Amino acid sequence: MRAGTRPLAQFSLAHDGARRYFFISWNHRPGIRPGQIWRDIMNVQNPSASRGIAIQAIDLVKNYGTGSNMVHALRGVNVSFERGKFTAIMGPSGSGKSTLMHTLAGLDSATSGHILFGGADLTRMNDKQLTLLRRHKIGFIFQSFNLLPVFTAEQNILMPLTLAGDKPDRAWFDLLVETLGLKQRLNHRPNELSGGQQQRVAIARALITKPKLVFADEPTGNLDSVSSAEVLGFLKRSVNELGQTIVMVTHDAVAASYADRAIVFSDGRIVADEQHPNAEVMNELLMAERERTTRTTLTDTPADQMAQMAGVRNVPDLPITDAPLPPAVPTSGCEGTLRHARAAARHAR
Ligand SMILES: Nc1ncnc2c1ncn2[C@@H]1O[C@H](COP(=O)(O)OP(=O)(O)OP(=O)(O)O)[C@@H](O)[C@H]1O
Repeated sequence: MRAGTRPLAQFSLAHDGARRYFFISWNHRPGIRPGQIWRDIMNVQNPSASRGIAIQAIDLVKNYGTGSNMVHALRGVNVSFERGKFTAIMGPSGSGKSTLMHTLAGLDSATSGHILFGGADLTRMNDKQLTLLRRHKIGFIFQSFNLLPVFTAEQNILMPLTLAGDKPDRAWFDLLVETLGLKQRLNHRPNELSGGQQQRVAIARALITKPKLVFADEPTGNLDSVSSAEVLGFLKRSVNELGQTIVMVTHDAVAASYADRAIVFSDGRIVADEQHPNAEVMNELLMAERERTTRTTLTDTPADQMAQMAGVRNVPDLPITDAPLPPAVPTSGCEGTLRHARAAARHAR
């Protein structure tokens, strides 16, 4: 057949007993981007397979420490993440976002509750089962990329398969590399790549095993706005065109606006759940939550601690309590700071 008469694409069907796969082999023509064939090559061909729940947390509790030092990182969280959706998790620092993600991924154990994934309860799995699950079914993308410096981009991408002793699916590898724009960078080591390129390598590494679920922990935290947009665009495409399920922790409302849904955490609980989030709404929700958290912290803080926070010197010697200040307060050298402390204590009430 002459090159000019080759069909644009050739179709084939295969099945592995459990699922049917539909392939398109693409005959390259100038002007047609390889990204256009993503959805055609993806394994999720049965539309019902892309629906349903990917992972679900039921009454999930995670405490760190014991006694008076105990931190309640997750206070009975109930949440499910839909298959084929991109979900962002936001919330003030220390609200429990990373704990939720690490517990869902089996990286950290739950204090109580259940995590249902693929028909199994993760909280009942032993270490070996959890390792296998993370190796084959869950992908991770980290803020700091976590690439191995002595290996090339290609070796880093293939690392999960190398560790598992599995052979790479070369067609899938080529497609990822092509679509993520890494073809010319495969022999470079991480220190020879830009931040955006390193994160794209990390995304390819997370997707190479075709995991059912990908967790991304602030994947754009170390990137400039242009590289961030590029990386978020790829994540969105992997959801829309590959049927991937992504759960991403982010502090950035613009990053969250790429997601189909955003949940807001505060003090170990979900306080908002937005479909089709936009940056403005998410910023407002976060501001309100930060303000509420600050107010709660201040209100719960005794006046003497407030005085300390306000910078009063020699606090133990000063009669600063929740009660009104007595008239005979030593004033020399600390009048200004005492006024400051009094105002802070009033504010706390
Ligand atoms: N290993 C640990 N030991 C003790 N406390 C911990 C541990 N890991 C997390 N915490 C505490 O649990 C709470 C939730 O932490 P987590 O890291 O989940 O918050 P986060 O919302 O992800 O915060 P950030 O946005 O700052 O990363 C915090 O009070 C934190 O100090």
